[in-house]
Amino acid sequence: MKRKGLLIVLSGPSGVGKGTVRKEIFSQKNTAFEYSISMTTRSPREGEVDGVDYFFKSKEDFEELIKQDQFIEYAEYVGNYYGTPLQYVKDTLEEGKDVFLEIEVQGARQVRDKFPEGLFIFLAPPNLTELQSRIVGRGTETDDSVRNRMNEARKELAMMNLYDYVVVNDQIDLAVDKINAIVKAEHCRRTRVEKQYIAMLEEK
Ligand SMILES: Nc1ncnc2c1ncn2[C@@H]1O[C@H](COP(=O)(O)OP(=O)(O)OP(=O)(O)O)[C@@H](O)[C@H]1O
Ligand SMILES: Nc1nc2c(ncn2[C@@H]2O[C@H](COP(=O)(O)O)[C@@H](O)[C@H]2O)c(=O)[nH]1
Repeated sequence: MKRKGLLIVLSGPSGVGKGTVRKEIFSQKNTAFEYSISMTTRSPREGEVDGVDYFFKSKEDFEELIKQDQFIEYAEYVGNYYGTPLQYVKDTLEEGKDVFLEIEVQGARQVRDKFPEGLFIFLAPPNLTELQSRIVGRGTETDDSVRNRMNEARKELAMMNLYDYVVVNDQIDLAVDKINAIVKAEHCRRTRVEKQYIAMLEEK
């Protein structure tokens, strides 16, 4: 039987650096993960491309897709919908490829319920002051949006103990190395467990 791919979920508060870290991972030559592009009702930021950064949808279209059960998870986050397309993720895992999701915390909880065998990594900021200066420094949010995102962040940080691993994003390259090492170690661990199980069956 063909082995399924590993579902890797990177989550954490807005502005912690999930997108930056993910882009760095995907820029590496030897990366074997497939990135699942999310759908959102938020407007594109300058430079964002439909079908690359997100699939940008109207609220009506997104709600229709919810009705049709087309998401593994979706969440309303500071006034917009965000969701992960189900079919792409299922098909890609079935092909034996690892799928990488970069999503906020409510969504990650829903994925945990549906894919408990996934690998859940929480990206944490060194502290809240640094988190705020990263959101502000990115220059994409209004004062209101910064406040909302910081309020969400306080609640999200309280949920990090639900994850398999916590990686502090102090330095981008170190965070990337840690995530790559975690995935490698998880693959080895899962292979070892399978082998032990097969050996046990053969002994019987
Ligand atoms: N380790 C780091 N040190 C300093 N700045 C960083 C670090 N990681 C990311 N940043 C900066 O922080 C800002 C926010 O990063 P990014 O957009 O990747 O966050 P995010 O978690 O993907 O946010 P969102 O969830 O809102 O999409 C960016 O300006 C990025 O350059
Ligand atoms: N639950 C989901 N959250 C998602 C998804 N795609 C992105 N996100 C997260 O939303 C916030 C805001 O993103 P932004 O691009 O407006 O800054 C951030 O934490 C993203 O990681 C998704 O499919 N589902």
